[in-house]
Order: sequence, then C-alpha cells, then structure tokens
Amino acid sequence: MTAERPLIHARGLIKRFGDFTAVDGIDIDVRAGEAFGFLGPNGAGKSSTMRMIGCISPPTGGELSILGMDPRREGPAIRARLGVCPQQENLDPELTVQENLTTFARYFGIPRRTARSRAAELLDFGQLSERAASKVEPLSGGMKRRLTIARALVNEPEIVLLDEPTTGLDPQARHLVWERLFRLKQQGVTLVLTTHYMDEAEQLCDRLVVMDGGRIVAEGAPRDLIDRYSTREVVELRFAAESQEDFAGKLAGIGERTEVLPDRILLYVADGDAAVAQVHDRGLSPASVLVRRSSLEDVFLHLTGRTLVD
Ligand SMILES: Nc1ncnc2c1ncn2[C@@H]1O[C@H](COP(=O)(O)OP(=O)(O)OP(=O)(O)O)[C@@H](O)[C@H]1O
Repeated sequence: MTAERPLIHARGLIKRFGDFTAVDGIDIDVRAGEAFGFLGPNGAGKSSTMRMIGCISPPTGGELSILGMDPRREGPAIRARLGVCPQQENLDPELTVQENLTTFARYFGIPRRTARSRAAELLDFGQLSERAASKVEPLSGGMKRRLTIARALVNEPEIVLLDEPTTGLDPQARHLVWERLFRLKQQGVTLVLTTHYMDEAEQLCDRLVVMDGGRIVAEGAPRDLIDRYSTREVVELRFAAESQEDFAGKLAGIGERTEVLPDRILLYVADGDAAVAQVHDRGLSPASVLVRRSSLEDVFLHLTGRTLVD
C-alpha cells in the first residue's frame, strides 16, 4: 500500500525577520482529513508558520509543499483551495452578516446566485441565520468568530487554517466554535489550527506539534504526548507561605517528578489519592489540594520548564 501524500509537507522550514528567526527549521506532514494543531505560547512561531502555509508570507528557507504545490510559485492556485480564518478579525463593518459572505464569494468568482445560496448554507452552519441582515458591529465575539469561520468556507476549501480560533471568547462561545469545527472535521475537511489553549488542542486535534522558540519540541496525538511525557495524575498543592520552594524539599520522593511554580507545587504521580495520603503522613498541611489528570499543559511544562499561558 502506498502512503497517501500529505496535504501539507514541510522540511527544515524557516522564517526569519531580519536577524531574528521566528521559525527555526521545522518538519511537518498534515494528512487529508485530520485536524492538526500547533500548540505553543505567544511568540512560539505558530502564526508565522500559518502565514507561510497560507501563502501570504514566503518561507526564508526549507521545503514547503501545499496540496502538492509550491507556495513560492503557485500561491494563487493554493489559496483558491484554502480557507483562512486569521487571528485578527477582519470582517467588513460596513456590510451586513450576509453581505460579508456574498462579497467574499464574489472575490472567488462565484456567481451571484450561487453566492446567495452558499451564504444561506453558511449562515445556517454558523448559526447566524437570524442575524443575516444585521451589521457586524453589534454581534458578540463568538458570532463574529463563527462568521469569520463561515466566510473561510465560501470557496469549499479542502484545508481550513484557523489561527487561534477561540482566543478572547468566553467558555460558552468557545464551545459553540469547537462544535462547528468538529462538524467540519466530520465532513472530511482538513483543519490546521494554532492555539495556546491545551484544552482546545486536546478537544480538536488528532495530532499536534508542540512549538517553543520557533522549534518543534514534541509531536503526536494529544493522548500519546501525555502518556509519553507525563504521569497519569497530577497533585496540585498550595502552601500558605511566601515561597512554595520551602515545601518542595519536604515532598522529595513522592511521585516521579515535582515542578515548583510560584504559586503551587505539582507532583507527578500514578495515583493522586495515594500521593495526597503520603503528603499528610509527612505532617504537611497544604492550604489547597487538587488531584487531576495530566494534560498537555503538563507536557509543555515538562518539555520547556515553562507554563503555556503566562
Ligand atoms: N513581521 C514581523 N517582523 C518581526 N518579527 C516578527 C514578525 N512577525 C512575527 N515576529 C516575531 O516572531 C516571533 C514569532 O511570532 P508568531 O506570531 O509567529 O508567534 P505565535 O506563536 O503565533 O504567537 P502569537 O500567539 O503571539 O501570535 C515573535 O517573537 C514575533 O515578535
């Protein structure tokens, strides 16, 4: 059986801005139908990578192929088959919700009548049909984001690029966006997204790369990364003291690993409740105790020594 050619293929991909290297030689393969994520903190190089994939920023070095084409030479042909949802909302405030869709459709050369019926379908997809005639300004943040995503689908793209799709949204609005993206995934659309939210990466991504300082520090399915780089459970302890550091020594030997953060200590353990019992057996009384499953945040912390969201 021959392996299917990846839709996006990069080897040693580099983006420099003057002397500064924002993307430092990364390798990626995105397969058809998967949801692929770039997870990393601000400044990791996620958006710079997305802009190269979106053919709006040329690579400084390395190989990049999208849908089997070269973005340096075939940008317009690639862009015609991509949907792009940028980080900064760029809807047209002069136009209504519906007009934002129909006008965008016209840019792709879609005839007026088809554009109208496509817009109706996309309004339904974005759960915005009731707001079709409204101007963009009074929409909530979640509605604007769903409209931006709907607009990115106007040309029936094979790949949709989403740069931080839920940053700045409240939890309910984020869930609505996730649900729409999940629906798209079920329809077989390939999703490529950046995020600095570990829960978003865990919810949406089949596979992801963890980026830090322009490099990929780990790659895999969310669950596999957690299994590989963390323990099953984590105990979060807070001590009522200026410095958590004073208590870290007293916890030595409990669990596989300890991380001391400014406001809490994390114990990486197989069994959280058993570890908490050991803490109490040592006569220690933390002000708060939380036992939870390991997450991608723990993977990031283990790999970089830093938290994802500062
Ligand atoms: N046009 C530019 N000129 C100079 N430096 C840039 C430019 N664009 C990005 N950078 C720098 O490159 C680094 C990576 O930025 P990038 O936007 O790719 O990171 P990111 O992971 O997407 O983070 P964010 O979530 O903040 O967008 C940052 O240090 C940023 O300041």
